[in-house]
Formats: sequence, structure tokens, C-alpha cells
Amino acid sequence: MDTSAIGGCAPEAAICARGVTRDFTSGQQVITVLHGIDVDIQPGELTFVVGESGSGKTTLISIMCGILWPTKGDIRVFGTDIYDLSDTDLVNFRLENIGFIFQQYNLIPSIDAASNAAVPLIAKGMDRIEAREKAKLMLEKLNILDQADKLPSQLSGGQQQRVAIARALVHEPRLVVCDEPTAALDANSGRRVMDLLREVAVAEDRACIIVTHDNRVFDLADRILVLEDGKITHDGTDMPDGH
Ligand SMILES: Nc1ncnc2c1ncn2[C@@H]1O[C@H](COP(=O)(O)OP(=O)(O)OP(=O)(O)O)[C@@H](O)[C@H]1O
Repeated sequence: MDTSAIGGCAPEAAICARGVTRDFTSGQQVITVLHGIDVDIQPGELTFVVGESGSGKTTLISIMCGILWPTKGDIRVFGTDIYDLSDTDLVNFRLENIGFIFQQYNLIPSIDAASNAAVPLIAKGMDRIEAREKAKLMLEKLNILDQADKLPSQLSGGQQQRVAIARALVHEPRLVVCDEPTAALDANSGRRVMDLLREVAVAEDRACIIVTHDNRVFDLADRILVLEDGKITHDGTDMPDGH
């Protein structure tokens, strides 16, 4: 495998980020939100990204999952330099390899929960009936099979979040990226979702990155990265002292 494009990338890394910088323009002002992030995410690990509001967590994971271009720097996901791909190849790469759960669930309002959860399978060409059946198995694991025929508007916030989680996991992607996946859930449902993320997303050839403020689940992390003002200030198996 060619590792020349990104310095020091282990071929087995799930994600290798080098010098990742992201600027946003607001009026005349340019704000640098990420300052040259270098990090490797290992397969088989549940990695948490924590940090104050505005520290750049969502920006970082959006870049890692191929939906937000870095201003500078490189990202390699399972050996592919994703921002060197054409737009079509990047869409296909995401479809094949990445599941994401964002704070906005982005469910399609006109189709029911099972069809929403089946979207990645249908996009990959699976027959609709088969895709719905597979999606229902995931809804069952998330304890909301009884909501399968309901429209998103008929579901509570926590139920909608679980449909979004089912949609992210249904095609068994190698990389799962989640922004606050337990935010709308009670403690038991939150644990259940974390167990499922571990079960589905963490295997030798897979990885899962979770942005969370939820200290109820910190003990489940294999690795915790703390982001402060767009820089990684802590990288360890636990939270830094005093947190
Ligand atoms: N599209 C954008 N245009 C301008 N500024 C942006 C944009 N997206 C993010 N920002 C700014 O970048 C900074 C980091 O945002 P980001 O959402 O990555 O932080 P975060 O750590 O995920 O915060 P939170 O925990 O509140 O979700 C913030 O100051 C935010 O206002």
C-alpha cells in the first residue's frame, strides 16, 4: 500500500489525520477552528472525543467521515486518502464504509422508521423488502421494533435518535462516527446504544468515534481525546485528572 501521501501513517490505521486545519469565514473574519490535528485512530477501538462546546469536535469528526473538507491537511480512512477521491467516489466510499449519526437526525419525514433505517441498504441496491427486514432487526436491537411503521413525526426525540442510530449501523460500516449518540436518551437506553455501538462498530477491522459530553458513558471508552480550542490536549485511556 502506498503510504507516501501522508507521513508516518500506519497502513493498518482506521483513520490517519495529518496537519488537519479548518478555517471558517464569518463576514470579513477567518476563524481557525482546527489547528493542525495529527491523530491516528486504531481499528478495534471505541474512541471518544470530548471537549468544551465550540472546541471543534463536530468539525473534526465531520472531516474524518468525509463530509467536510479540511482547509489544509490529509485524512486517510482505511488506507484511502478520501479527499483525493472524486465527488462520486467519495459518496460511494462513504456509502460502503462509513456510518454517521449527527445531532440532527435528518430522517426522511415521509417514510416510516423501518424505511428510514433501511436507506443505506437501498442506496447500495438491496431490494426494498429485504432492506426493511434487515433494518427491522436493527430496530429490534435498539428496542424500538414496535415503532417500525411510524413516521418520524410520530416518534419522540429519543426514538428518532435510535432510528438514526439504526440507519448508521444497518449496513455494518467499517467506521462509525457519532455526535452525542446518547444525548436524547435516558441512562438505560444510553447504555444499550453504547453496547450496540461497541458490538457492531468495534471489531478488529472496524472503528468507532464518538463525540460525547455524557460522563455516564466515559468508562466505556478505549481511548479519550480531549479537544481544546481546536487542538488535542489529552490522549489517553481515561479522562485527564480533575474531570
Ligand atoms: N459552518 C460554519 N461557519 C462558521 N463557523 C462555524 C461553522 N461550523 C462551526 N463553526 C464554528 O466552529 C467552532 C467549532 O464548532 P464545532 O461545532 O466543531 O464545535 P463543537 O466542539 O462540536 O461544539 P458543541 O459541543 O457545541 O457541538 C464554533 O466556534 C463554531 O461556531
